[in-house]
Amino acid sequence: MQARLIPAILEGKDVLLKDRTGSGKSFGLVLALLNKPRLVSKDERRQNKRHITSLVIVPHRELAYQLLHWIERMVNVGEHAPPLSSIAQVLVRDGRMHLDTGLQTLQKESPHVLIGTPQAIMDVYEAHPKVLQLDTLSSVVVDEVDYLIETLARKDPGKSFKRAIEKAKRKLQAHPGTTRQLLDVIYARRREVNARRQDEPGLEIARRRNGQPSSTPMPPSPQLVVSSATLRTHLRNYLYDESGWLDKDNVVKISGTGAKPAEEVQANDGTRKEGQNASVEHSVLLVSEQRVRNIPGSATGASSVPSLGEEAVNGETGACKSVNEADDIDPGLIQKYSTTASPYNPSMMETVAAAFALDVPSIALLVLPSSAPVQRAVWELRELGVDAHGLDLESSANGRSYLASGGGAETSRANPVLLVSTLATTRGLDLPALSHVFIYGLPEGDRVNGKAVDAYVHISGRVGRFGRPGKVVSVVEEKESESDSDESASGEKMARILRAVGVGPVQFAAFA
Ligand SMILES: Nc1ncnc2c1ncn2[C@@H]1O[C@H](COP(=O)(O)OP(=O)(O)OP(=O)(O)O)[C@@H](O)[C@H]1O
Repeated sequence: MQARLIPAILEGKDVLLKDRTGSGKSFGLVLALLNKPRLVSKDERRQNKRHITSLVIVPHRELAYQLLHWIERMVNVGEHAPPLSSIAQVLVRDGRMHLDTGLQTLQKESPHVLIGTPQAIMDVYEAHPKVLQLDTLSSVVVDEVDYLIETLARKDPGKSFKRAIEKAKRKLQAHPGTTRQLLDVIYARRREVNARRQDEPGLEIARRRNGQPSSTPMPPSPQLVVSSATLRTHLRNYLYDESGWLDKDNVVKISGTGAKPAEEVQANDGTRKEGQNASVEHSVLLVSEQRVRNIPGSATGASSVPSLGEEAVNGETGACKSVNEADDIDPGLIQKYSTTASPYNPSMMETVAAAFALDVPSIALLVLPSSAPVQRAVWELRELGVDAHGLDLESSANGRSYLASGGGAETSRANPVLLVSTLATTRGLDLPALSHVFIYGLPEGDRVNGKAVDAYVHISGRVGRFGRPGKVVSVVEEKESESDSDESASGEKMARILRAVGVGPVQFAAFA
């Protein structure tokens, strides 16, 4: 995939990229962008002024910092490394680093690659439109595009759904989302030309078929590259036919080569689904007040934890602070947590803590629902004896080491670490030392639909990256009134999600 992606980007093509989680899409994008020429006019060279070449839009700050750290490591390989800020910068908005810091650095120096979250980029654009140099950009990349641009499935809706779909459409029109708004600004001229060309659809199709140039030429504008492991047809159709952002004469669609890992997962129904990593085990634990059990129909798994290799994470063991030394929860919050009701189901939290203690050799990730309070979960898990930390790749002392750890993880760490994130901050993350991902609850709330399946694909895709092994353990609530055949039972919903992804559940041995 990278062998096709990198040349396409260097040739200035628009690209629609889809391949499995962990196949190297983001890494390939970064490699290609770093290798793009940095254009400067003669006048600007005299003033030693350079342009921003590429703008990369990502869904959350952790992914922005991950890409920055990758670039930092690559740039530092040379003996005379240029300052990182001249190569890459990050624009994100959060409590810790106010946007102003990023803005000031950007005003001082233009990076080759600017990586940011949509809202931070929009804020800068609104306050200082010139700083982003949108007129001279050479590339715009939208990573995890289906998370950033919402589109509605265009399937023929049954009557009962019709009103709901109309309502969703109106909502989307009223709130198109920041990424759409940004792309509408960047590609305003392309949109005009595409709209004019669309006035003569028959002629346009014939022209393209014959490879003839259009009488309404495309204005110079940056190439657009969009990428995700889950690029559904309705989004592709939207991008291609409705958005007006693409230069249709110059688009390449790249999807995985179909090259599969050594083995493949055989789903319960005997079908083999392409692209599933066989060395990843998927388990579902049903938790009620009385018991914890594996989802019915789970196959017997390998008895031991998949070994990730012999290499140590940066040669460190037990590098994280111990539970008692934990210093990153505000005492005021601890006071509040100990006196208010928890939003979490205690049996589910205990199950996560027990499964973690029994099976995780070094580092695992717990993914909570999008708006769940992370710090509260960290505190509750620490109360259960787990060395839990909110995922923070930039400010926390250990954050970077999780990114930097090489392809293998240690066999065991004296004090295993559980990183806690939410669905909103998990996409695209690449922490090579992870052996387990725990998912708290159904991936997208109570509904099983395309969005829930895609969410599962992305969460579970934090392990099994680049062919490595791993375990994905979903912990869901089982109500007393539910039976195994109950369609609305959480277990049955998880089973449907696994079937849609094309994997069969495997027993989590500790609860078998
Ligand atoms: N050419 C390569 N050679 C060796 N390792 C690579 C190569 N490309 C990517 N990797 C490694 O593979 C892992 C996954 O890469 P990356 O995060 O780019 O995948 P992705 O396809 O973007 O995943 P996701 O869909 O989850 O965002 C990373 O650890 C990366 O360093």
